[in-house]
Amino acid sequence: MYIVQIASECAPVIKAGGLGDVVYGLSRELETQGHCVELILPMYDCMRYDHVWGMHDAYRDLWVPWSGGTIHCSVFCGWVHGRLCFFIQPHSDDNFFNRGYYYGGKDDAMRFAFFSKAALEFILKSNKRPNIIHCHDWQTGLIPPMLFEMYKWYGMENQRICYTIHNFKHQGVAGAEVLWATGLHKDEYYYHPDRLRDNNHDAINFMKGGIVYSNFVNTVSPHHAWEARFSEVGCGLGPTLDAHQNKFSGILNGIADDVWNPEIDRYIPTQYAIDNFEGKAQNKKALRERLLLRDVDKPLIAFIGRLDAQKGVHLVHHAIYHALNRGAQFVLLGSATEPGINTWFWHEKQFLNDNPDVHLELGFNEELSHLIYAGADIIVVPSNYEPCGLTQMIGLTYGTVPVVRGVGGLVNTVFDWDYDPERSPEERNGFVFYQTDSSAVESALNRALDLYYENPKLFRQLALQGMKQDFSWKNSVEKYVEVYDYVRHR
Ligand SMILES: Nc1ncnc2c1ncn2[C@@H]1O[C@H](COP(=O)(O)OP(=O)(O)O[C@H]2O[C@H](CO)[C@@H](O)[C@H](O)[C@H]2O)[C@@H](O)[C@H]1O
Repeated sequence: MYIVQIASECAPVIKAGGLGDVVYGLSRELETQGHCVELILPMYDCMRYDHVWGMHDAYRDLWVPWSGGTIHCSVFCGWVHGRLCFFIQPHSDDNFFNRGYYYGGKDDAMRFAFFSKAALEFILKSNKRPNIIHCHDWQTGLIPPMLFEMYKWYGMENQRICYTIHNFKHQGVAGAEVLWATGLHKDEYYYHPDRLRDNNHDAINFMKGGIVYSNFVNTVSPHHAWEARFSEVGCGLGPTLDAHQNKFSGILNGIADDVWNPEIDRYIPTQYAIDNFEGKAQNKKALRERLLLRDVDKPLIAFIGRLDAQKGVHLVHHAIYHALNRGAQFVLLGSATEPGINTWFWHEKQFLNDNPDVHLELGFNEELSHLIYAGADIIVVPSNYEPCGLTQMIGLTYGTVPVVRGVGGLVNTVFDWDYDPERSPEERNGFVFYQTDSSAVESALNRALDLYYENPKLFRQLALQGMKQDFSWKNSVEKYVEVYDYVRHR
């Protein structure tokens, strides 16, 4: 099959979080299974150009209809660790992608509506006719409406769309001016509640458009698919998912085994595997050296992730102090976009600065994240909601025991050592808590730390059980291929 992925991220060249990992890992495995995959991405000034090989002009004069005129774009092409990527670079005073950031502009809705339009225009003009266009998250939510209301009539009647939702929190809510800019001109038609009208506001909703118009929609774990329909984590889109339930499902993410693999990871000083697990201790030592933590016989707990409400920041904060109280060390790697949370964690960092058992690294650092996964004993993921969650899966792959809140994809991947009702003891891999108060995370951390202190052999066995589990993309890609096959023939 010929598949074009359109997204706002692809790791490692453009990565703000898990979306980038998934777009890369999914594309790679699809290719491994024999499919032809191309990616279309924005050309940001701040992307990691050092991860693109062979960048060259692919389409010099792409004129994209926009706001009643046209915007001139160049399209560049290069390989990102083997994946063929097309980067769209607009030349206009709007300066859509030359701002030193991926997200966070007041005009993000316009920026990504433009990207979506330009991606379709590029497919049309360069005569690409993929079987499947796979779009991701709100940034590309207008592609399905534009394909089926406009581009279908220009010669793209055979293309089918799969739309994957990685996070319901950000939906792309905007006013009619975006419709007008893209050429979706009939306001009253698109503002209809059965089409793009937001379920709560007098506005259009990109993600709703993606759901309504795509041939198939999924989110990134089976449990979150249920939550999104039946609980508040659907952020208002539950009724829309209900109306389209016949084409909606949850497909669990994988992790790319050429990137997240302690046997070949070039960012860690000592590679290791199940049969030479001792190597992990060398990485713990290296991590301590790098972050100036004291080298003593203590468990090391880590958190890696965006510092925002989704990730349960108050519980992360509590976990730091609880770890210290219990004689453990703590390493945090995270960045906050919200100013209040950012200031809060900078204060904490200063406050804890001289403590030799804790390090807060505030910022984005891909290389360091690998060393933390390899060096830590425990990874804590106390999310408020979590569509899938990659950090627990990466942790498991690196023999780092997850302590997680039982929500979303965490339910599908972490099985409690003491209480899992369905799995045999050999299949269990971590610790799960459910409530959002601090005593809940404390008690799960206590169970993990007690096992570490009182029965190190069993703790090691638990870590090895996690490493044995297969989180590669192979199984999930088979499910995506089933979806692609299904929609192709409709
Ligand atoms: N400061 C930092 N420095 C270096 N690396 C950092 C970092 N902060 C995070 N990362 C990395 O970014 C990725 C984050 O993965 P998550 O599953 O937490 O994704 P996120 O919540 O962004 O995305 C959404 O999409 C993904 C993919 O579908 C879902 O798993 C998830 O539930 C959903 O919220 C991991 O690879 C992690 O190592």
